[in-house]
Amino acid sequence: MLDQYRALVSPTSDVLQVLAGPGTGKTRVITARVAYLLCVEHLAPEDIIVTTFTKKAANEMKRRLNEMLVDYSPKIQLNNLFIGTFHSICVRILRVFGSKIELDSRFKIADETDSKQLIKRVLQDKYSDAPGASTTLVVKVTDKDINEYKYFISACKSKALFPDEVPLDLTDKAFEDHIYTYKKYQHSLRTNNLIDFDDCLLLAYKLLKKYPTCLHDIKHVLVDEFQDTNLVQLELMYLFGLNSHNRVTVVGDPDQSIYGFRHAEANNFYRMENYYVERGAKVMKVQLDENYRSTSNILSFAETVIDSKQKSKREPKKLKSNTKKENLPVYFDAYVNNKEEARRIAEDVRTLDYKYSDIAILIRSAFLSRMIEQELIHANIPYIIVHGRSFWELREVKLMVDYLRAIASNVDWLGYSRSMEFVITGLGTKSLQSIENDFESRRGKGHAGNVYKIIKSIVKEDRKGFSTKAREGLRKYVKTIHKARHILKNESKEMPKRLNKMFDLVVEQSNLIELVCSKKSKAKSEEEARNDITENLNELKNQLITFAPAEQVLPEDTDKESERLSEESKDSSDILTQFLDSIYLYEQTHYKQSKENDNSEGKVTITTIHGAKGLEWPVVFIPGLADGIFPSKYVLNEPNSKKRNATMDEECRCLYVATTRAKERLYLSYFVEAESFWQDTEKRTVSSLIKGRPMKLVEKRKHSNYGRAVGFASANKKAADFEKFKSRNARMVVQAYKEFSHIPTAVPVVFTTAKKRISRITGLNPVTGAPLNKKVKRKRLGMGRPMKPYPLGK
Ligand SMILES: Nc1ncnc2c1ncn2[C@@H]1O[C@H](COP(=O)(O)OP(=O)(O)OP(=O)(O)O)[C@@H](O)[C@H]1O
Repeated sequence: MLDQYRALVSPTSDVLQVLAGPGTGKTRVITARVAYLLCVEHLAPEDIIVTTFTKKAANEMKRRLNEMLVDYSPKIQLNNLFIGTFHSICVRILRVFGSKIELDSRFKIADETDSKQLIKRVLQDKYSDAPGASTTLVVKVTDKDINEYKYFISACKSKALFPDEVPLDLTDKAFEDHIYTYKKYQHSLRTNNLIDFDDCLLLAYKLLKKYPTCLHDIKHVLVDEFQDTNLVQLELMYLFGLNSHNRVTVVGDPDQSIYGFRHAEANNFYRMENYYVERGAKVMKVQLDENYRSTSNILSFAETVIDSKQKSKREPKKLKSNTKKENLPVYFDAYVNNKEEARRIAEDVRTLDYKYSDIAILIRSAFLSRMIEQELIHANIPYIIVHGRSFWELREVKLMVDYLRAIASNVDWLGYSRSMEFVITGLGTKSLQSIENDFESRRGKGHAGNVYKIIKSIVKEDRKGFSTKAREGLRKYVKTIHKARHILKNESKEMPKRLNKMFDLVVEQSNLIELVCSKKSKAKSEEEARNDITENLNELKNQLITFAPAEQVLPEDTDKESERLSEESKDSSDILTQFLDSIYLYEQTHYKQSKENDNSEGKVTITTIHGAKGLEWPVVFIPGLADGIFPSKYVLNEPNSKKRNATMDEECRCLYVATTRAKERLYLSYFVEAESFWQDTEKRTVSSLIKGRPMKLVEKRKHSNYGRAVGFASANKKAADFEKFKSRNARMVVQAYKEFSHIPTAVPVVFTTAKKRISRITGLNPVTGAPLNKKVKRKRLGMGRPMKPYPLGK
């Protein structure tokens, strides 16, 4: 507590680094520090920049500040606080000052699909222009190529490097080729008036480096989750703080750095210290070592994992637990398969004396949720599942978003082309190409290409080269856009009503549900598919209608030209544009709820570990702790040992983050075989992240009513135990088979599994009793390809 207080009141003229472990109150300190700056140092809210890792964290901080300052007089306008993710803050800066670096303030943010489409185009042009390339054959660009170039470009941008600034190794031709692609990609973004996710930071960096006075009023900069900043974010932090004479506060924990795949650099703590010391600033460091969240058993387990498994150098931390809760052991279970694991978790959730909302299941990868969801539904337990971006990847959602982009802009060629291609029958590649050529040529003459006008003129002039069907489709398409815009402008109605009406109109006029339905997988019935699509579109509509636009204002700009531009850009900051920006800017998380009605018990949370950052629950389950899952097989199979070590360290930190979310009870588990994962018959071993020393700190649970759980005393004994389990299990299965064999079709799944198991153990055909032939035996023993379940009742 004393250390927290020291951090809170440390002189604001110094640079302050709060470097502390999980649950030590970093978020609490940074929030209180903002309140301190407002109430004691009397800074105005608009003089402070606060960066958080997610939009949710920004909202939570605002909520806590509101609570803290509720009785403070005179009332502080917290809406004016300049708070958000680095990306959202940079976009706001670019919208106002972007023209200084020749950026059209009406730019749109390119999403993943846009970026990939543009890179693909650049690569196609490059391959077909290459000497000796065929003039007739269309060059195939693979997803692997696109991803490789995309990764390279993103890596350069995260280091604040424009194409001309990437250090060129002349001996490496392949590298030159990457830089060339980067340059062309930037050009094509610009010609489409797009900036990609990384550009939000890179362009703001370019702007502020050249015109640092844009933020002349900023008097203090605070950065939360500093361990997950990359180099360009570090540079931005320096630039944000330039006019305030480096009044900067950062909080973070290097052990919780889990965004290396997005080029985050935990070393930024040291870089920042050197930077400020070189400039004569005083760097004040405060360590917090009292943990207010977890019991000491949980903390020792987490510390042992990271200390014994992480290869890179680290200062050992000794966190003291400050909770009065019973110090229960950390539990560990091993199961024969993921179904048993999920079933046991559901059983525990049901019987534990906690509200459902006190419980979280943290998974390393989203695919692990399927079995767990199934078992929770089976046990009638309400849950909420936090999906990352997967909702936004759904075909109907992407298409509707493309349509909304066309409504919001006249120049967004990618939004127009994708939505037209899908909804207009008879509009072939040639017709689309002709519209694009028109768009390109008009832009070439110095005007902004206007897709909307082009389509209107095609319809009006009955332009040749378009079939009657295509022209009719185009007519309907522009009419829908026109009507949708008209509805949005109707000021006599409230905005949510306008958005609702506009959304319904587009869905109806475009026939979107039927079109997507006709292209859905045949695995679902037509009715099921239609219901799913309707539900997803309703969810999107709900997100749009309830969207709250950012309220914070930019620090006042005295530059006359910028004032004028700011006025002009008001047009582009309408609600639809802001909503579309927000989809790409924030980790827009979509929450899927189970169908049950909510009650006072709340809902169990299922989330990925990355989605659990900064959160806490009394009870935490971490399933799937097996090699190949956590750590993933990509990490284990990485051939480059340096890269492998770095990614293994990141997996280790991931587990550290996951375990330290638990306040009172922590349950770890793994399974040997995966049921229902593709054709996966691999036998898994316990995760190397917990093998050895950390295992000594866990307690095996007794499974009196769970015959099928594998109770391993220690990781070393697991192989022998598994064999024992198999024969015990086989006996049970044989018994079950004998008892129920007269009703085979009633429970086909059980019997298919039973038959497989019996023949695996005995080497005999369970129906005829004859020895299995060599080929079948190999399959049963898991040596060949996985067997198909064979027909029952024979
Ligand atoms: N001084 C304090 N007294 C009582 N409880 C505290 C104190 N400081 C923090 N807490 C509580 O401890 C928990 C963790 O605090 P907080 O989320 O601020 O930690 P953190 O360091 O940001 O954690 P992490 O890095 O793991 O996200 C919260 O429930 C918070 O309310």
